[in-house]
Amino acid sequence: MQALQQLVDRLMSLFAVGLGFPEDFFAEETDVGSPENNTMLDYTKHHSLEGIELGKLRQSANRITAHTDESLITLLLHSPGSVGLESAAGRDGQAVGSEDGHYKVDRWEPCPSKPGCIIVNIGDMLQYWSDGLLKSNFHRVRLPQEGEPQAERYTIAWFVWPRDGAVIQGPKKRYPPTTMRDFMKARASLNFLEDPARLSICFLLSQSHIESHKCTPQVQSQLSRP
Ligand SMILES: O=C(O)CCC(=O)C(=O)O
Ligand SMILES: [Fe+2]
Repeated sequence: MQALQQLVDRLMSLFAVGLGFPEDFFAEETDVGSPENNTMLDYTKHHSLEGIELGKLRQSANRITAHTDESLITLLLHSPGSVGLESAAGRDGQAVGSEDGHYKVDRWEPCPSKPGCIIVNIGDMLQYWSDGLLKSNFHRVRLPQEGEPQAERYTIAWFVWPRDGAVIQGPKKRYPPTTMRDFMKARASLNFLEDPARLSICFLLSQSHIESHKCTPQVQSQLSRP
């Protein structure tokens, strides 16, 4: 876990420099040693679909429906052979309110997991903090198709969040300053659901085929060990 945090520190310092902030700008905001820290480890098991007849659902239903992450960035680690993660372009200005609160994705790109690789998503808070320059990308996990592995799929997601008191505003001040909590309140209504008719199916699948465990306190105690 220390290694993950080192990677986060490196990535965030590169983003800081690229945006025109001091190199250590995000270091205090994302310090997992701080009691105000909100970074979270999320372990998810997608149950095996072997022997389950899903028919046409394979084409349309998802293991995780399309969304953007609220985080600054998210690091995704997958079990070998995981399939289904797909990404789409981010939504411009979404974090401060889109035209109608919805967004239609018309092209999904597969993001196959490769041995030894970590996938990094940009989240809504970094989009806001970068004046909309870095776009939080939509992503989803679709069901495995025929011929793809139907076995369990495991994901470890390291959601990097700023600390409680962080004031979020980009270097160009394109959006007004906000706190993490106010940002989350404003954002709550914005994550979209691709297709309401499909949603109930996705939801049922999610409920019965996913176990998720979030563990902030454990992570923090792990990290504070010498
Ligand atoms: O399981 C995955 O690959 C994606 C997980 C994800 O998007 C999330 O937990 O927010
Ligand atoms: Fe996500």
